[in-house]
Amino acid sequence: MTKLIKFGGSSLANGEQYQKVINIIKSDENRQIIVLSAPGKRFSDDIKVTDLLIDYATKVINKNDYQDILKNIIQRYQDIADTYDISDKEFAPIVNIFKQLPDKDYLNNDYLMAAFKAHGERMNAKLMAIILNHLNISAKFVDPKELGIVVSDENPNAADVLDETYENLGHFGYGYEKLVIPGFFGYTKNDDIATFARGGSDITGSIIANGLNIPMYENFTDVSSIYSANPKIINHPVSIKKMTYREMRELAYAGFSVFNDEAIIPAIKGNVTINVKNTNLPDEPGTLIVPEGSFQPEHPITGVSSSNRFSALYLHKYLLNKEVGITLKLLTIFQKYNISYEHMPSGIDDLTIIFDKDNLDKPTIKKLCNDIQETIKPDKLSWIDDYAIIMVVGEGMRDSANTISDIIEPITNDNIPIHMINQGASQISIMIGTREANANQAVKSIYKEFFNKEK
Ligand SMILES: Nc1ncnc2c1ncn2[C@@H]1O[C@H](COP(=O)(O)OP(=O)(O)O)[C@@H](O)[C@H]1O
Ligand SMILES: N[C@@H](CC(=O)OP(=O)(O)O)C(=O)O
Repeated sequence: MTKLIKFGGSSLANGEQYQKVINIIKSDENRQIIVLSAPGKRFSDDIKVTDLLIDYATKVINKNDYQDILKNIIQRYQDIADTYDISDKEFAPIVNIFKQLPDKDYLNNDYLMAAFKAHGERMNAKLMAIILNHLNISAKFVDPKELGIVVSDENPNAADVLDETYENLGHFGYGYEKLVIPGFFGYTKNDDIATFARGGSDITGSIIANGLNIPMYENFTDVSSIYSANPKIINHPVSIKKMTYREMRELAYAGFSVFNDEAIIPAIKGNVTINVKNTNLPDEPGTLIVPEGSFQPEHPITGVSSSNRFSALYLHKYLLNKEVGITLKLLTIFQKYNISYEHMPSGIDDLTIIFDKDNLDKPTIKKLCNDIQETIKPDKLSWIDDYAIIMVVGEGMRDSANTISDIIEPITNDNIPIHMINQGASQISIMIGTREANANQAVKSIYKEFFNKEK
């Protein structure tokens, strides 16, 4: 049974990590389809190649000197190539492609940025194919163009996959050699490179597993499993052995960065089992992400996550509930600025609109607030810049009447102000709004209540 394996940046950060990846590839002949990220951090203060490329692109856009950053980027790949005694002749195309990036034509600076970023994965996959062949493992670099990964063109740095991709993949034929594919990007209908949002190599893995009908997607990272809480917040959290797609999606949405939340959707549609595994300890079983109803949950909640990437607009107006068309007016304003909102909990005279901070800048926030003030004329309007969302998620939650009180009580006992509670929209999660400064403590309090560990 053919498997698709994806390695994240931490698994490909240097020659030593590359060797672990190669050992994993060699250890199971079914591991034929290989999707790679760009080299990530070698140590905690290091800079990911994707971020170096963003710096390179920014310098090109601003017409600043980019020679140092370019040297730095090439050196990351050179260090890996040197571990395997790759000749200068074989390595030269990688150097040239990086050097020539500023000379290409781009539709605009957003497309330039996307193309520069994508070359982190593109050159990494090229280098891996060279190294595998050097080690007598027959391998071929395959560009997303060849596979027919077609993406939307509205936002070239946060593109969406188009349906025709799956048809194209259905026609893609391959033999016995390993295919080494760069993650994170595709091509628009106009043949321009566009990337997924950050962390999007996971999405490429899911799309290809779905399109090539591969039932097992092994996602290799730097932790031995998905834990019930972020290990940076809780020491030695409980490992999740099995979880459902929708649990993963909700937890990934709010902070479980180990697997991209958008990457779940192609896997669901293709009924692909995802196995998150550790490149450093590949024999450990890791976490399986599977369809609903296929197993009994171990705990009443599966995980608790938190994310600080939100902002909120609070507005108060008497008789808001009676005002016909108010939501339409708000949505029209959002559309004017090309903004989507994440959540909109409301009361009789109050409304909070929660946004993803990454999609907003200061001038847009100002214009948005002015327009809302003028159009809606609220009695009070305020902007909360440091909004955090806590997600408590578990298929087991539906069966227990006490879960909501068990979640809220420890937070209130710790005097953490709660700005919003949303239960019911999803039967398997409770969403809690709080301020950024209180988010980690809220996670600790809830985790302690359910998993009886440290606070
Ligand atoms: N609940 C969680 N379980 C495991 N890891 C988590 C969790 N929440 C956040 N993480 C973080 O996700 C990291 C791995 O994801 P990522 O940075 O995308 O890795 P990669 O370099 O493999 O793409 C871990 O090192 C860990 O710090
Ligand atoms: N390299 C890209 C895409 C990606 O998915 O990376 P990683 O697998 O290292 O999270 C990024 O940093 O966003």
